[in-house]
Amino acid sequence: MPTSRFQRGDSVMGRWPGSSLYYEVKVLSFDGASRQYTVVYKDGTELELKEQDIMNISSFQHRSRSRSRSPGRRRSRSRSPARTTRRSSSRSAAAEKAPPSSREAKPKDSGEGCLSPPPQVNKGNGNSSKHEGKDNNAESKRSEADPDRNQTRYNLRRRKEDAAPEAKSGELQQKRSEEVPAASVLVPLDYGGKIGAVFWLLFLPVWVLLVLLQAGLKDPSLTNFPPPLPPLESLWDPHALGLVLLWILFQALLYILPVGKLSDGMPLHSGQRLKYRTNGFFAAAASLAAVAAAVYLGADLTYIHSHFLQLATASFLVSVLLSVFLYTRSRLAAPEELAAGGNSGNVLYDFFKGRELNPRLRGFDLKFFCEMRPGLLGWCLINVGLALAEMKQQGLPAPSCPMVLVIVFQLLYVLDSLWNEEAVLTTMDLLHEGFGFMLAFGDLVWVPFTYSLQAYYLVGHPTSPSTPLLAASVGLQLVGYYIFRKSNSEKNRFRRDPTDPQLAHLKSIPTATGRSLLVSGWWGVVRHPNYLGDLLMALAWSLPCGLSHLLPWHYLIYFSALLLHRGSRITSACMRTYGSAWEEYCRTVPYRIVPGVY
Ligand SMILES: NC(=O)c1ccc[n+]([C@@H]2O[C@H](COP(=O)([O-])OP(=O)(O)OC[C@H]3O[C@@H](n4cnc5c(N)ncnc54)[C@H](OP(=O)(O)O)[C@@H]3O)[C@@H](O)[C@H]2O)c1
Ligand SMILES: CC(C)CCC[C@@H](C)[C@H]1CC[C@H]2C3=C(CC[C@]12C)[C@@]1(C)CC[C@H](O)C(C)(C)[C@@H]1CC3
Repeated sequence: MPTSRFQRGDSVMGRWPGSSLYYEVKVLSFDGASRQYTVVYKDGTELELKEQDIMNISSFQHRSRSRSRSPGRRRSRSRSPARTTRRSSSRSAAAEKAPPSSREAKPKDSGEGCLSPPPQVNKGNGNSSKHEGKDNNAESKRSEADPDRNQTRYNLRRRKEDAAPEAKSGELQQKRSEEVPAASVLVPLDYGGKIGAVFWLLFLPVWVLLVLLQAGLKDPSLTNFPPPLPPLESLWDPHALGLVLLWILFQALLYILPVGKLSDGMPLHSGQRLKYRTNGFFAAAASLAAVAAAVYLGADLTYIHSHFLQLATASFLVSVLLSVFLYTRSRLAAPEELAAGGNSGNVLYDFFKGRELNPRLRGFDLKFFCEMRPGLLGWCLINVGLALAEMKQQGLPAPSCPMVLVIVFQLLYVLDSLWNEEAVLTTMDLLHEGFGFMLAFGDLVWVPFTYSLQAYYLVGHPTSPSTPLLAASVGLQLVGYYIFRKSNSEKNRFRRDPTDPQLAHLKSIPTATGRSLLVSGWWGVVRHPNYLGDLLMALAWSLPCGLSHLLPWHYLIYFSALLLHRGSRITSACMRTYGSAWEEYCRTVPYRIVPGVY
């Protein structure tokens, strides 16, 4: 190999085709004409790589630190991702259970085997496969018949002695769980970076205050924005804080009760699977009983309306204290416990975005609890209080028709989340997001106090929507809910058990991580079918409030922006993780949310 940078036998880092992940490989030969190296992975997989996909090991070593503190989180050298690529059929459970994506990895603390180099972050393209919207099951079957077929997609050659039979998949899975370290992918800063984080930290609380004050105006037209600010001390009410704390503690008590199912989370990059108590529906029923008992004993739920700002302020204080606690404890966490992108080194950015992936107090999962319980159930309780306030304020014998529609639709949404609580364990926040101010504030303040804006608006602004408008609202809610539930459940089921017979009709694309991507069914219509359903429901919640003001449309506007942003974050993250397989998915399913439009 006269003109090659590396010699036969050299240990180097080779980029996995189509991704930004680098694995340690040994050089076998160099072809000067094509300028390609033939390299071998530690597990014996041989692969031809372009010269530019080979890097010196020393460029990685400055980031190869590990200070694991628990054996379950230890790292060691990786095998090649081809371990799972061999599993050409997307129906392979073992492959599907392979360690989760590189997005859970952290910069600066990578293990030795699978890394992302400093200069090439997010350039996961390269060898994109030729597959374009073909029948993947057929493809998978052909691959099984001809083992080289799938491999040639990635230009793979496997040593005969290493071709472990599929029957060993359980053993293989176990080994992978123990041995594969997280990939270290440098995640670009999000939300406008460091300046953006400062902006959001200040803007979000102020925005909630302004919007709530605006909703309390007799005429909440845009021309009256911003509303006059009340004296700051009027926002503080220790009684309101006591009630907020009582509610959160009551929810925490319900969460820890040994009632209901213990569900498995998705495998962490250590291979470990956390357990989650998914007794959300029980918590909803117990909360209903407790609130009914309180009302029976004389509690006046219209207090929620008359002290809306004070309750929101108290929740805000709790969310700030919680965020400070989360940030402080994350400083003591092992690097393995941090979320990708949660360790930028900038205090404010990390405080905002959240550092630790799964902060737990003993078995109590703070992120899961906050996302699913006090805020969501608090939102329903607030809605009930607002419906009673509407009756009181407008002298009605029963809540108005728009109010009934809004609170029934939203109650259905929340109860559905709690009934299907396990499905939340395969969503982006649970899988990849650190728990910091953004989620703490989002869960405890933003969700209960801005998602109830339609009901809050209706208390002081009676509307009489036409029957067709109300009918459209009901139709949108039903269609939206159907799409939302079916698509979320389909993905959750597939991620949990890709061999599930109920999914046998679905096609999927295998990826180098071992997990596959659904490419038919709901996930073959658009790339975010669950967002489509969610957005239709959001529309249904605003329509009954009429078109006179923007306020009841606040949720739809914010939510559209949030989902567009989330969609693009998922795209970049999946591009980093799945590389050419994701590109293939995007080619096969070109539309993101609305078929034929976007
Ligand atoms: N009401 C609200 O305020 C609100 C706010 C945000 C979200 N939501 C709702 O929450 C739900 C979850 O949303 P999310 O943002 O977490 O997104 P999601 O679509 O549930 O999760 C995204 C993840 O799904 C996996 N995935 C993507 N495409 C796939 C495919 N074709 N086959 C298999 N797996 C695939 C990927 O993870 P892996 O490959 O790593 O498994 C991806 O990172 C949605 O219904 C959304 O509408 C509601
Ligand atoms: C502007 C910021 C404060 C944004 C904060 C974002 C959070 C409010 C959301 C991020 C993920 C969201 C989410 C739900 C609620 C809102 C978020 C926490 C969710 C619990 C709503 C019910 C759904 O059925 C769901 C369980 C799928 C959903 C999960 C994601």
